[in-house]
This record gives sequence, C-alpha cells and structure tokens, in this order.
Amino acid sequence: MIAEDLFDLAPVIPVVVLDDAEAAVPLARALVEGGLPVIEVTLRTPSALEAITRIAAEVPDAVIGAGTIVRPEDAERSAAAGARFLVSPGCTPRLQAAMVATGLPFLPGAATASEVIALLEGGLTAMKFFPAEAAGGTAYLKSLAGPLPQVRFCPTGGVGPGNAADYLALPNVGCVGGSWLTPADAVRNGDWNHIRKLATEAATLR
Ligand SMILES: O=C(O)C(=O)C[C@H](O)[C@H](O)COP(=O)(O)O
Repeated sequence: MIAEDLFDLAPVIPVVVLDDAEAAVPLARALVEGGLPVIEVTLRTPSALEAITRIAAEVPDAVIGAGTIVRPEDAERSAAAGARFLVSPGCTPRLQAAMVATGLPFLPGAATASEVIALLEGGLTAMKFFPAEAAGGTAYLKSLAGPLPQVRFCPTGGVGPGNAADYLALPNVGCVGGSWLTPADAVRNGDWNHIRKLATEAATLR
C-alpha cells in the first residue's frame, strides 16, 4: 500500500482519541460497519498503542493507523504495535526519515507552500493539510492547487459534516480526516450505534 491508496479506501479518516483500550475493538467495528475502514488512533493517550494492537489483531477489515506522530520513536513504536499507516500533524527531516524507515505509507502534515515543497523534494505527494480550517480552509487549498497540482491532501482540523463535502469536491483533496465520527461521550458510554450511524452518513459523502 502507498499513501495515495488511503484516499481510495474511504472519503473520511476518523481521528480517534482513546482513553481506554477496551473500547478500541467495538469502536473500530462500528466504524468499519458504517463504511469507514481507515481509522487513525492518535498517540495522545497512554492506551493508544495497545488500542492499535487490539484493532490490528481483532478487526481484520480495519486499516488501522497511528496519528500524532511527532517524535521519531513514535513511528517505530506504532509500526511495532501493528499500525499500517502513520499520520503526523507536521514534519521535519528527522521525523520524515523515521517514518520512511518503518516502510509504512504515511501522511506527513503540511500547512504552507514551503512545507509542501519540502515534502515534494522528499518524493512525497500525499499529505495531511493541518490545521485545515484555521490555516485557510478550502480557499487555501484551491490556491495551493495552482502551483502545486501534483499534491493531494487529507485536510484535518475543523473538518466536520458541514464542510467535508466542500473539501472533497476539490481536485487536490484525496479524503478528509476528523474527530466528529467518535464524540468523546459516545465512546465513553459505548454508544457504538451512534458511531456506526455517524460513519454511515460520512461514508456517503463521496
Ligand atoms: O492529533 C493529530 O495528529 C492531529 O494532527 C490533529 C487531529 O488530526 C485534529 O486535531 C483533528 O481535528 P478535529 O477533527 O477538528 O478534532
């Protein structure tokens, strides 16, 4: 799998924050059943790596990835836990080298033309656009498409049901990412039906 393949699997990548690894498998099943098989578990919580391992082992139809890769060691640890792709909110040469070293596809974060060009110099054409809404939203991405049409983005950060379709309509958007599929209270209460419903709605966005 290359990073661009992630764009073809689903229009939306749910960005998940898990405080309890016990929730990982039922949550991933609900997202897959709703039609969103590509799932990013952020390394923001101590249970994230355990959650990734459980999903990799028990939900074979999920394409499980690790997000919030901000230190080189995060990349290696996520690969060892069973992640099949990596996502970072921003990138540095060291972080890029660590992600390349895992052999996994990855979406490095970029938010300016210079950051995009630096990643292009590294041979990368699939990226996360973060923080999408705060950085300038769809107008900003349209502007980047002029000089840099070869890059495709996964905008994340402030993307939700109200604007996801606008992003997905852009030629340089491969998919979008967001946390709206897994509201904290629904995860805490084990309301998998609600999460399945949100995923089902999002899966039809493209
Ligand atoms: O944790 C990371 O790796 C990030 O880069 C940030 C997340 O992707 C966004 O914070 C999700 O944004 P919301 O959908 O607006 O909640």
